[in-house]
Amino acid sequence: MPLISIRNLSKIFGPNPKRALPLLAKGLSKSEILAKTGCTVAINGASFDIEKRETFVVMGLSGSGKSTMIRCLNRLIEPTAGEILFDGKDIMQLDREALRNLRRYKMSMVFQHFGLLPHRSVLDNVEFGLEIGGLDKATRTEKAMNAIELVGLKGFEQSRPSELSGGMQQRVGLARALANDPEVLLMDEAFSALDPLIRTQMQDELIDLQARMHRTIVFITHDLDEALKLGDRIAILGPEGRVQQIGTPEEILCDPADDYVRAFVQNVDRTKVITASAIMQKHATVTIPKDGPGTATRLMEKKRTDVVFVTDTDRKLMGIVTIDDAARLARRNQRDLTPVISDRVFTTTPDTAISDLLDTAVTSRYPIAVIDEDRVLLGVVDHGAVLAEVRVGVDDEAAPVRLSDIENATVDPDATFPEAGSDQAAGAVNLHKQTEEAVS
Ligand SMILES: Nc1ncnc2c1ncn2[C@@H]1O[C@H](COP(=O)(O)OP(=O)(O)OP(=O)(O)O)[C@@H](O)[C@H]1O
Repeated sequence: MPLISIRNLSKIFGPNPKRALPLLAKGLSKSEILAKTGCTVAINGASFDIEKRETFVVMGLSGSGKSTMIRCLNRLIEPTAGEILFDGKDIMQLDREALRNLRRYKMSMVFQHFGLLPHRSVLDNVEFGLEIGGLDKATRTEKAMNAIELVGLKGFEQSRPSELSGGMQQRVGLARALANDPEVLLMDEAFSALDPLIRTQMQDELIDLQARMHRTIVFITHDLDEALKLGDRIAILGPEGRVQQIGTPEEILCDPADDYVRAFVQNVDRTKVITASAIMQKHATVTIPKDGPGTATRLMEKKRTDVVFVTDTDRKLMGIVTIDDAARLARRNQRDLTPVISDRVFTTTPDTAISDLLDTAVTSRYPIAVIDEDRVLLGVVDHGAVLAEVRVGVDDEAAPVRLSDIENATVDPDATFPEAGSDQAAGAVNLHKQTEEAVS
């Protein structure tokens, strides 16, 4: 079950907003409804789910309804129509007390302009919510100190907000939200007021923090790069208050739902966002040593591959065997693959961006094994697939791959590719030529 489900949510500001609902249903535009009723449509019939432990980004330009959306989730703004289920319960039905508890213990908000109390110390600011919640001093100090440590502010607990940089002040905001141990963090343009460098640093730290704390985060931003970097999934709000598309960063970049989203993403360098896991073949060719060389050659014939990844029975990657090695062993009728397993395997993690794989993929003859921290084989990235992704960018004028991405890709023109004359080989040579032309 999703943690939060939003069904047909609409918010209309102005006099007698319910009057505008039928017009919305008829498909009238925001400006038509404003002219007829004096009401402003902020959200128009949004429906989506937010899963536990995901970072869900709501992205849109100014006025698209992002702030309204995030404030509807905890009813700081009352929706005009629709349902919001939290853990299966309709929050529209909560009484004041239950709503207060929801805001205090289930969903904490981090604001763009930090919202700190200037005359209180960092510690007192972080303790503030706990104090209102009626916790005793010792417990709230302990919880606050844990949160302060989590966001890397240990040693600053007695400082005043004005003595801290913007990035540090927002850490205080984050610590204050985390001190309540909430299930959901609502982050409203939380990094938008920070300098670009600090902003990038805070994004990285949020990713790190989330890897450790596994909260559900709803993050609002007008910045597409920030959305692509932080979001497990992204909802894009359009100018009419409608959700234009919901998807992973890859889905939004590679398969925009409409012209609005397409225009939005056209200048993004996809190779920086699409990761190895998105293009790997999950059912990689695999054998285990005791199966012998016969198995390897048969697999190679069947799958038309010239390399086999060797794993143990737990799918832990041990090495690779090439078709030549396997054939030699088969001729000698040797059953044990161990002597020819090469550990010169190119490996990568699933979240490596394709642009970072390019060099290895183009210069190496072998596919790249995608492994997790325990060297468990997750799949295989074929260099043809990497090149195909890059070519999409090269061929598509709307989304050029930046030269800096391919400059370093050294291509050996004499390299032999698995199927000479195939798309893969042509791709490599094209890329080589383009690189040369571009450099000269
Ligand atoms: N209290 C209000 N009264 C009337 N109209 C409002 C109110 N709050 C928001 N709106 C209107 O609702 C629409 C959505 O506003 P909202 O602030 O949610 O957008 P946003 O995407 O968060 O924009 P920004 O990034 O500029 O904050 C806008 O047209 C805005 O003018």
